[in-house]
Amino acid sequence: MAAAAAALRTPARLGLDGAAAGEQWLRKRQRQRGPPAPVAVPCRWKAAAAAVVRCQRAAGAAIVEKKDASVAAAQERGGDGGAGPGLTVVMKFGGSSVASAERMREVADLVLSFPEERPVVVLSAMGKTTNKLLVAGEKAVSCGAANVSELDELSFIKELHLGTIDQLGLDRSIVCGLLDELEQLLKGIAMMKELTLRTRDYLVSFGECMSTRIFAALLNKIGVKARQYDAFEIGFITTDDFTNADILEATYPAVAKRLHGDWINDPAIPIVTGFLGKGWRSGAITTLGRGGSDLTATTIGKALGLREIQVWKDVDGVLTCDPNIHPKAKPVPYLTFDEAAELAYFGAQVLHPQSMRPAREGDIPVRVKNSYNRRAPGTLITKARDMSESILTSIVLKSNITMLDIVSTRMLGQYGFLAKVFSIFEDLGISVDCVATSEVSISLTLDPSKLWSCELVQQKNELDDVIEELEKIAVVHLLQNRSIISLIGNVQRSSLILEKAFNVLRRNGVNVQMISQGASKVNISLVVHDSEAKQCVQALHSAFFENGFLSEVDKMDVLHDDFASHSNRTVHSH
Ligand SMILES: Nc1ncnc2c1ncn2[C@@H]1O[C@H](COP(=O)(O)OP(=O)(O)O)[C@@H](O)[C@H]1O
Ligand SMILES: N[C@@H](CC(=O)OP(=O)(O)O)C(=O)O
Repeated sequence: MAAAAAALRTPARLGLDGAAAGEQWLRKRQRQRGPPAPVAVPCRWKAAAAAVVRCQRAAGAAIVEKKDASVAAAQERGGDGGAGPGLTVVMKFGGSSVASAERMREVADLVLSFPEERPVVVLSAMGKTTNKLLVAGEKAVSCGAANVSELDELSFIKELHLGTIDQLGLDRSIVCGLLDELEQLLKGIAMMKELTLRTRDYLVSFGECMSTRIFAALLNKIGVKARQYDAFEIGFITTDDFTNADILEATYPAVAKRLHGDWINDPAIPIVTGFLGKGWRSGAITTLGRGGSDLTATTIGKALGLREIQVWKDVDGVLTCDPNIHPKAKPVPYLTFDEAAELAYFGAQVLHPQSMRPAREGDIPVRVKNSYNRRAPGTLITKARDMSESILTSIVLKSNITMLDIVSTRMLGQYGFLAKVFSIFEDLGISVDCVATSEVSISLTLDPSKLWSCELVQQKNELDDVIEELEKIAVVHLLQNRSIISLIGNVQRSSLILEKAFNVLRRNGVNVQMISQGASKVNISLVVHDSEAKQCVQALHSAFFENGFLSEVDKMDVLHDDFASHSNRTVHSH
């Protein structure tokens, strides 16, 4: 431990003087004002001060004893609930947060502006690297091995990463090996004229492997000890569902053991690749589905029993709707895990659909923040929140949905019919989003993200199989180009939400083709035609969030309560 502390006190560039100055300043400041506040640290000492604070804590100087059982349990797993010498928070930065050298510097500064924290950092690939890798892979299938080196996407990826390294004054060798391996892989794809899902995952893994190496090197260069980890090497064990793998339970103890063990032996900020895992049967690299770094972060949060999970994005938190659909979208200050999960599942790109699960299981708050606007309060997601005033929280749009109307030919009884329909989907491994049933018919929508992997094997074939099977027991209508508009909110107030929503839709001449209210009690879904969907979301947003409707409802509620208590009194007096 003493050796580790010494290593932290003599950072590469700041040297002993910088660290000593930082320590002196920190002591003086603590005498004057108590514990350090993030924004008040003078720039030139910030790194040194942060290193010193970490060093002091690593040496056990700032351990606060807590006898609370949950904290003790968390410590056992490696975290400390903010009390002991372990790691305290996860900070996940998405691709847009680390898109360039300037952004990497900014994020390093942001991490160090919380000297009271001992973070695990999770990073996505830089900018649009994942998309570029996928396009490079698709092109490699048909471009011929000799032409791989000339692929625009490969040149872009090389320039982005090497350029970033040069601008940050780092050593190119940190990614050269990976870039060579990437080119070899693309040549392999070109030779085989085939891009399997398994290869696809190996291909996209280069993005996170490079961004984390660059960021760890940057922190080490500015004098803050950091250690890079590939998630697939430290216990992220998943199913072998390439491109959409699920985290397996064994991941939690394995990751806790590795990250906590390393931290205790030799404290250094862990910088972990988001999005990636290792298939438990195949041993090959897997990915957790697009946007999967959020899930990496919440998994680490639960594994280590950390105090908080922070996901830093390019927006001021979870917004009332997608800002690309409606620029007047505004931040939602509080959400429950259920609301956030529903929102993500029904298409809000801001969070990975599965990412709330570990946070909910570990009861660890998730904070969604803006790395471009640190002062914005963001969104705090917790197990429960005060719903008394809540009506509608957010509107989510999922487009390009396929809807099936299935009407029984009455060959089977009602129970048999429903069971048969769902067993067909189960057999074909296709997941269903929304369902509405009557005695002899079912309308349902299919989840396009689950069909994502089918793009390569032609989505159409898969649907043809479904229809062929269903037609043995029903008349089937396939309706494509539909959208699900999900109204996430307090479904205890569903009559109010539906009344308002249908008024708006009627005024806009929109015909709703299906309605479904989830058992989770936070979501009402409406299916409309794709061509009307965007305009519907805008109209609904303006009705619910922009015209004082919610505060009007509050007033109406007061009147209603007054009326109810008055009529109760009247009844009693009779
Ligand atoms: N309801 C919503 N709230 C916030 N952002 C949303 C919402 N719906 C869609 N988005 C989009 O999600 C983006 C952030 O998610 P993502 O790109 O995955 O972030 P990152 O890559 O930084 O993790 C925003 O830039 C915004 O365009
Ligand atoms: N890089 C991966 C994983 C990820 O989570 O990215 P982001 O955090 O930028 O959404 C993707 O693009 O899907």
